[in-house]
Amino acid sequence: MKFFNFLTKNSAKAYINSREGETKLGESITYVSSFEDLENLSEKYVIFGIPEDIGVRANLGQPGTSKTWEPFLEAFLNIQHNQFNDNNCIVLGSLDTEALHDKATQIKEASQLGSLVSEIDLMVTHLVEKIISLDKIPVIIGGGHNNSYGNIMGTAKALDKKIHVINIDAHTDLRETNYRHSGNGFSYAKQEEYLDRYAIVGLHQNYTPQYIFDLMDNDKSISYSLFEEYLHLTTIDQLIKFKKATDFVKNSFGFELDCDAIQDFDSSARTPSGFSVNEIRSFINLAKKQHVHYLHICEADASRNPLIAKALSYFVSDFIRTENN
Ligand SMILES: N=CN[C@@H](CCC(=O)O)C(=O)O
Repeated sequence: MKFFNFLTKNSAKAYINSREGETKLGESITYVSSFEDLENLSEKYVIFGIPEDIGVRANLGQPGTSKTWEPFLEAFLNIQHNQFNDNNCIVLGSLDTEALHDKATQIKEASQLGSLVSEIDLMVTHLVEKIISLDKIPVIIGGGHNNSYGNIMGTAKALDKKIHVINIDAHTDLRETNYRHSGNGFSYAKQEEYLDRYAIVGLHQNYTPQYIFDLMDNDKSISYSLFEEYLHLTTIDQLIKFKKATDFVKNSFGFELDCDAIQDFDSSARTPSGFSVNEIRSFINLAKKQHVHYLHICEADASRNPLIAKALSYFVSDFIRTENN
């Protein structure tokens, strides 16, 4: 496949600050230079980036999600390799979206970006299908939430069945299927019958149109909890509520985390009211005890504030950490 930029041991060095007597995760993990190389490796998690914001722009959102992969690498590869962080992941690299971004700059009308988003969908689907077929778990750093569609389609194809998904998000992304963008990934996945049960956690009352509430209230395969219901709960009670969502998706699901759900977090639809970084970490630690097909963290813009990439790095390291570490 020519659409991918592999991260090699050599290119990773640019992101790592070496210290004598210490080993950073980026210095100890395995790198590959082809998809075939993945086949012989025992690492469970395969991390890759989707540096694009075409889907967000097509949805009239704030661009910047294309600039998250490299800051993420800087944060993640510098984690200490120690008794808590072992070598159970491969950092694969990122989709090559440069040509698509070049094309996108020529387009003025948001709706005309849909065909480019569909091209990204195919790339994401192919990659996720490949990784899951190798019995590994993709960890995907977005990018816009349009990529939920490729994740779900790729997983469903690999498993040869429609899948359940849990989504921590301020929005449902169940907008109309008029053209592809970041606000309708789940609508397309439902329409194409790749998505079975869908649980949204922490939906914001203020940013969901009535037609979507009506749609959800009439569909038994969709459940949602409002962020407003979590506002005054203790962490334990929040986790109990979150567990009800994982039960709804039969404790076997694709796991979507839209950073629009996190308070004061640079993202395409930044919010002053939302979950804290530590609450998200608790949700991840509960979710990982279930059967998770993939983790997708999206909509963050890590280009301006180093804390954003560091938060993403906490999320990923929590998710991939071996249980008894
Ligand atoms: N993935 C994000 N989707 C949101 C974006 C909201 C916004 O940009 O304000 C949505 O379509 O509702």
